[in-house]
Amino acid sequence: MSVAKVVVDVPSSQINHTFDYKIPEKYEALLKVGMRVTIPFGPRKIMGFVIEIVPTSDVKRLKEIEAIMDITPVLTKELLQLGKWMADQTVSLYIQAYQAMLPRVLKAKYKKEIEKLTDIELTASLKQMFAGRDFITFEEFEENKGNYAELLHALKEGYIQINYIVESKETSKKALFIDMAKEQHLLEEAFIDLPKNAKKQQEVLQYFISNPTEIEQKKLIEKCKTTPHTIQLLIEKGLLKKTLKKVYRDPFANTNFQSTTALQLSEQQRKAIEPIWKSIDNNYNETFLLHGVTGSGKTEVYLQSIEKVIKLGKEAIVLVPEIALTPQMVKRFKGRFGDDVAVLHSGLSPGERFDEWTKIQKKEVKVVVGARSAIFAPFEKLGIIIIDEEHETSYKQEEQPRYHAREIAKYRGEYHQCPVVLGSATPLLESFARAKKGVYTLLEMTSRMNEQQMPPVKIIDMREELHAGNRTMFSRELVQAIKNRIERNEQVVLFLNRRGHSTFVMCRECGDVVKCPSCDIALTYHKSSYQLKCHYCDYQIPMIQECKECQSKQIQYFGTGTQKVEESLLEVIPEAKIVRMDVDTTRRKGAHEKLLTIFQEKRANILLGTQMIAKGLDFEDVTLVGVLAVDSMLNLPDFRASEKTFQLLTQVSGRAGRHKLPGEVIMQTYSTEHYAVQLASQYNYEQYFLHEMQMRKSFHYPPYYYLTLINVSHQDELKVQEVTKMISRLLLKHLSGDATILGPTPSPIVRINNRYRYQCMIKYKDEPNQREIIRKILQYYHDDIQKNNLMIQVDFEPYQLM
Ligand SMILES: Nc1ncnc2c1ncn2[C@@H]1O[C@H](COP(=O)(O)OP(=O)(O)OP(=O)(O)O)[C@@H](O)[C@H]1O
Ligand SMILES: [Zn+2]
Ligand SMILES: [Zn+2]
Repeated sequence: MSVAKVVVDVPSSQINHTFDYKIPEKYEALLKVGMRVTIPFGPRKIMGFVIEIVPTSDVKRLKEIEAIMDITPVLTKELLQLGKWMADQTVSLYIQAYQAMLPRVLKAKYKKEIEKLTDIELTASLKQMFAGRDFITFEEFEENKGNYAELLHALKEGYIQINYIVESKETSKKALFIDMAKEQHLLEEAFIDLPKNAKKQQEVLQYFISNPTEIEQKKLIEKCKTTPHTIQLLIEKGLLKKTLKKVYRDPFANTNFQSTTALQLSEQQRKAIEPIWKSIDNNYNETFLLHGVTGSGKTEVYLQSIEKVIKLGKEAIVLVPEIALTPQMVKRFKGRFGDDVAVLHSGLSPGERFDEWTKIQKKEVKVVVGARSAIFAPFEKLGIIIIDEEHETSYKQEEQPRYHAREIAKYRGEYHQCPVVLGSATPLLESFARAKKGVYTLLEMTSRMNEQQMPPVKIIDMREELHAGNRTMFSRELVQAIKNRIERNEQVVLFLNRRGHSTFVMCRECGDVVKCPSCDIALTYHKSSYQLKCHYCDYQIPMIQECKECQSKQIQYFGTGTQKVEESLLEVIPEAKIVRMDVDTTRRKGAHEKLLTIFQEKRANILLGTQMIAKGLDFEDVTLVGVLAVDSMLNLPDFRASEKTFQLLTQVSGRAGRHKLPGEVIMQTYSTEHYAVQLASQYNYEQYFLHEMQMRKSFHYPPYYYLTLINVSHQDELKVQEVTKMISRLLLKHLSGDATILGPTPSPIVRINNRYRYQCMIKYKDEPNQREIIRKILQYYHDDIQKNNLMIQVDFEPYQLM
């Protein structure tokens, strides 16, 4: 007898362990760890992951596994082990951890199909099963009582393969296709018979005469600059016909990836890459921090590191922030490694994602380029893991399991004994501190590839603009600079911070922002109670009427959308052609790419956008970058506000003057003297690092202290307050005396979807028992969570403090 230990798909902390199931004899040879099975659980049949196979069980009356869902494991041994570790680290359930590692469609229904790859070697019974066909469904195999051992053998030998067919709604899109209804020479005859003035119909017909194949109606309209009406007329004449067909979308189908070869490395690139090569060659796990200014050629270092890995027969994972995963970025990898590259990002439909994932699982590719979850790519011979823009907060998952891709990368790097490369022009403070301490190996690239200076930055004081009578959001200098660029046929990038969820108040006369005396965090304006509140501790004061520094009554709260900026800009510069990129204009699939193409082809001279345009873009004629309101980043209620501002300013500035033309940057702010603004304008990362570390030290923030954020929510505000208070009390009682508990306090967004939100935060240096205590607290509230809609979220080392 064999017994499978199974993690079952029940989201409850009381079920968070494995259950034993007997493996039916027919599955004995086939079932492997890492496969999913269906099992009876209480009255239901549910899904589970097989974690371990053992000879016996202590359980008296074992139930049997009902069916297997996979024929090849979906999780490798490494990933099974990693999932367990990840669940423990993030205080999540095992089932959540495993599901987070797999493409979403694997949760949905799909069909398994067996494909015959050769005729000769198959056993008689398998041959009979196929009965001359190339494909049979797995169900058919099961129904006809196929022999699993034979199947497995054929699979191992490569005589057959298993295909997973996903038919979710999202994957199948229908499109109208137009084709000829008659033979070519008949169309030619019809062409002559068309009335002389039917020019449009002639054009369409002419198209088919020279291209006698079916074409999507949309494309036909584009190609012939025609209308559906014209096509309809030809259909009515019986010359053309239309059909509705299913198409699978490939986001890069129309992109031609020109192949590239390795560039001659510059001196500084060579210096940076050699230690990485050494670590690859020696099979040695080491974490590198590649600190290279924007445009210094980090990507080429990545590419040539990967090249080495591939030569050794190994595989590579490259993580890129979601918003930087543009066709431009993909092109650089596909251009170098062609079909060896799989791309994983949320812009793909679930079906496409699954296809890319399958390529990795089947080892048909050697490189995966993707956003956060690509870190779980089921490679088994990893040779390098690269995280580009390592400071980006999107590498942290903001739902259970709240993992950070960097930590997963380190785990896998150690497992495979391969290097992990973290790259950035503005490394996260924690990372640079680790590099300074020698935990990471620091690699530096300090100059740009084009040997140009970084573009000079001018800081414009918006208080002076106001005093000079300019009440618009554009300084006179910026307007002039934009006009110059338009005249010279050069291009401009205008950056506006994504509108924060909360609003801070600022004096427009002197720029003073009201802050919490003990947290150094901007207070948030609460409209309903007319108060200013600190979202770390519970400090609060009534909304101010006048500035305490200069007594001015010009008090404003901040937050302007990009659409409003676009309108105002057109009032000031009517000749501007603006491409606006924000959440609204890029919601539709492919919109992102389309807008960038417009800008690329110089059909617009200004690219106006939010965070989305700060990264990775590389346009030859961009010579001016303008940052509209530095202050809205600087004053988010987040202890990282200054760091994030510095990073963003550096990133955006890096978009100018990347090629031959020199660039210039203009930053508008009310806080001209703030160190993040000043030092970003000088591109002085090192100095910024030292200054910020001082601040963190005095206010007890990371990396000197760690944080854990606990967020409680429920429809009943009283209940939320009571639970949060209780949790704070329990933590205080059980944690060591060195830990501080901040709160309870309302969260920055107090109510979402009619649920009230309160939080408390642990600040600590070393609390080895923390996770255990928190697990117990969650256990204590188990019934409330299961039956009463209470939510308790725990975030270790949080990045989002909203
Ligand atoms: N060895 C090289 N020889 C010639 N050109 C190079 C070399 N390395 C990089 N480049 C070119 O220099 C430019 C900047 O490089 P790249 O975009 O890789 O920099 P980066 O450090 O990744 O920048 P960012 O952080 O701003 O994205 C690119 O156009 C790239 O093709
Ligand atoms: Zn003032
Ligand atoms: Zn405070």
